[in-house]
Amino acid sequence: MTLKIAIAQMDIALGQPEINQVTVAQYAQRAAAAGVDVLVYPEMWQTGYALDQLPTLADRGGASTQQLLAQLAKKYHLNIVGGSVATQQGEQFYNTMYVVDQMGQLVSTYHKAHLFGLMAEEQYIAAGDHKNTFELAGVSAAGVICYDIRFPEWLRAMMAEGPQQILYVAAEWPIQRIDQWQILLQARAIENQAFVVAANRVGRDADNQFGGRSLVIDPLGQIVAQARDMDEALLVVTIDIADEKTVRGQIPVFHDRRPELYY
Ligand SMILES: O=C(O)CCC(=O)C(=O)O
Repeated sequence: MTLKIAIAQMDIALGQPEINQVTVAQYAQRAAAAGVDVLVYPEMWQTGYALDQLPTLADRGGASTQQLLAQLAKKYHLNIVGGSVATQQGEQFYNTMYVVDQMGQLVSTYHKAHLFGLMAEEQYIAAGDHKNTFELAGVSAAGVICYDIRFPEWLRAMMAEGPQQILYVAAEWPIQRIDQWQILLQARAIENQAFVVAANRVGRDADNQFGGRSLVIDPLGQIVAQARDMDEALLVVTIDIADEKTVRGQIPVFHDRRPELYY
């Protein structure tokens, strides 16, 4: 089974959701023109890391984000991994990923579990504590956000539930650690014997230059497609999900795990 995937390696206007909504819609239009099945957006695409403005900028209940993603999904017949946006749920703010299918149905909601102290994220945002596994375009998958990829045990807990065939990642990853980004993602692909589809933003805010280098990696850790560092891009690639079954058949790591030893 093949799947045509696109990553929106976009710039994000800090604290300006109206501008970013237009950008997101433009990427959806381009992905549709390319005949894409699944489109993936980066982390915090509505606002960037405008954390001190969350009381005015965060999407209450995530309603407007869900509505926009559903509209784009239906209009362009796209399954969408909606990166993440700042949401307000009751009194708390979260860094939230929504996934919608091409009918516009909400498939999954995930709040980032590991908050990034270097950007003071935990001072503004509450951590999620639920896994994020779902089926999209007929393929079992998991989704995580940025710093989460440094916690292989968290990803493994999700990937072992299926095991899942694709790991989607949404990020705002700075350029100075962009080689770590790539190595971590290749390791997550190899150890979970899954495709990794990872969207990173470009552009800058007051503190960071973001690196791009969005990646699609196969279950052997080989790079199938890579966007350039620092430049905006729509990265489009077709993957063959059958590849992943072949890899799992050769080295049965999910079968050979000894979870009773680990904790
Ligand atoms: O782990 C890193 O180096 C970057 C993480 C990050 O920027 C984030 O979680 O927003």
